[in-house]
Amino acid sequence: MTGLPANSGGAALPQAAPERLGSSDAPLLHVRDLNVRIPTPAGELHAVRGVNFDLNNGEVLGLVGESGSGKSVTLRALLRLHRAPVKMSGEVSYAGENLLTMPESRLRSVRGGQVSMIFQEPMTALNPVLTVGDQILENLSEHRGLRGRAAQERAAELLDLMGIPSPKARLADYPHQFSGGMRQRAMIAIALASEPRLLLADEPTTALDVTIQDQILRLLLKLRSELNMSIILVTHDLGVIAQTCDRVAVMYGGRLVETATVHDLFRRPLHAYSLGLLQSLPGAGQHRRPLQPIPGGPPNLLSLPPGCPFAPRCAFVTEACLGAEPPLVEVAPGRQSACVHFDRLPPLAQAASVEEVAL
Ligand SMILES: Nc1ncnc2c1ncn2[C@@H]1O[C@H](COP(=O)(O)OP(=O)(O)OP(=O)(O)O)[C@@H](O)[C@H]1O
Repeated sequence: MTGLPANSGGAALPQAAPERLGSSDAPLLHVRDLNVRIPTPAGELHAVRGVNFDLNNGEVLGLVGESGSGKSVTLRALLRLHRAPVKMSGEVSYAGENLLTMPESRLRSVRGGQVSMIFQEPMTALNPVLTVGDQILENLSEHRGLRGRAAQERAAELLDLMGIPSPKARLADYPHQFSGGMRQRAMIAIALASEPRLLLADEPTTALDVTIQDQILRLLLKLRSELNMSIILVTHDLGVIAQTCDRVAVMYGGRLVETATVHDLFRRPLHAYSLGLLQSLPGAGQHRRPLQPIPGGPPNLLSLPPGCPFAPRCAFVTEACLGAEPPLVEVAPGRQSACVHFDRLPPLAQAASVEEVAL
């Protein structure tokens, strides 16, 4: 018997686990001053600029921000997936060991076993010359010690959990015989086969239709509560964050600009950029409001302006925003913001409740 749950079907969404947020246990992941610099023909692109955060056991952290803000580069850096000439620095301490400096052999056993990653683009993770079944079996054997008939049954069960019809038969298929959505789900099945303690998920459900998306998000939450798995979920979809996460880190221009519990962020954002993101949501029901997209585009990471990188697009900008870049500091219990005007931001035009956005 493994700890993986049976298909969650249409059951109510498992609730977030706020009691874990204040846990005195040491964090599972402790990230300090993480930087990623990418050499490009136009100069060095500082894609991740001094990111700090902790992740507790069983916690789901959403990493949200516009395209190009550095979410994927951050996630890949956590597992030291960038190769030279890309430069990574800082500390990524997982269960007390620094993933950025541990020997390659040790890192290999952590990757795919205790820490799994699912990517936006499944073909980067699937091996085209191995059947889907063989790829699941490989993980079951290496990380769970399962072989033979028990492993075959478990592999079919995993595909079934992902909503893939005729799972036993489909184990013999190669990735190219699966549709795009099925490949995405097969990749998630492979990543979950090892029953990781930490799952790094980069837009895992973006390409899927809403029913399958919902099913997979429910499954991830079930795994979180049954296996005490921690998850970092990268997404640009605040609805997915509201539905899934305990805490959220908002990223802009390669830095975290706000961190808060999901409830606090949706109740009252404390960074002008987060406020802009929430105001660009349509809302629902009686709270339906006109879309207010954030004007302008993301900053050029090759030549950032001095001061707050959001200042050129910000409706609340003053002189105080234009000198040094504001640091991310604690502005209320459990809340951090890098906005000079965090305490002067207006409330959302119509309060966005988590429930409303998750609809
Ligand atoms: N291999 C690379 N070479 C050059 N620049 C890169 C490379 N990978 C990422 N970048 C740049 O780093 C910055 C951060 O990219 P990243 O993919 O992390 O953004 P993101 O927030 O995940 O966006 P998206 O939501 O579109 O995936 C962007 O400016 C991107 O163009």
